[in-house]
Amino acid sequence: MNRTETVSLYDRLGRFDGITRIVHDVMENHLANPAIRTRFAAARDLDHAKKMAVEFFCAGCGGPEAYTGRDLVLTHTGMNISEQEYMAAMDDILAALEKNDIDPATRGEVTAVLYSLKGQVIRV
Ligand code: HEM
Repeated sequence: MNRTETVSLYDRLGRFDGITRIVHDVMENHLANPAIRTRFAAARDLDHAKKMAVEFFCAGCGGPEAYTGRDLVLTHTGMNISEQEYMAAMDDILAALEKNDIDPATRGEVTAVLYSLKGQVIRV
């Protein structure tokens, strides 16, 4: 039986608790990443942004949580995020997934989902 085909993405990421740990690590990586750290250091309320990112992730991969945050385009409008910054953020997310022992196939699925959202965050 192929585990990646039968267990939901939400389960493979460790449900709410696992996703919360991953998002926490992603934010730590962002704040240490010279390519994008000023973006997050300047954010109005990082704890709120993290909470919203957890909800977004959970809801987006099949969990029961509802996303109560702002629309993605609206959130990133006016930031003028570049392709390079987008790639830097993706690297941080992949590193956090590896740190949390998420298997390569699942890491690939998350990457594909995030890539599909690229147009909603870059240069909006
Ligand atoms: C597909 C990629 C991305 C997704 C899914 C995403 C998702 C989100 C979500 C859900 C929030 C919280 C919205 C809310 O507070 O209601 C957020 C906030 C934020 N994002 Fe993104 N994001 C992405 C890429 C990026 C990139 C590449 C950057 C910059 C390098 C970035 C910078 C920010 C900042 C600075 C905030 C906090 C805004 C504030 O509250 O002041 N995001 N993002």
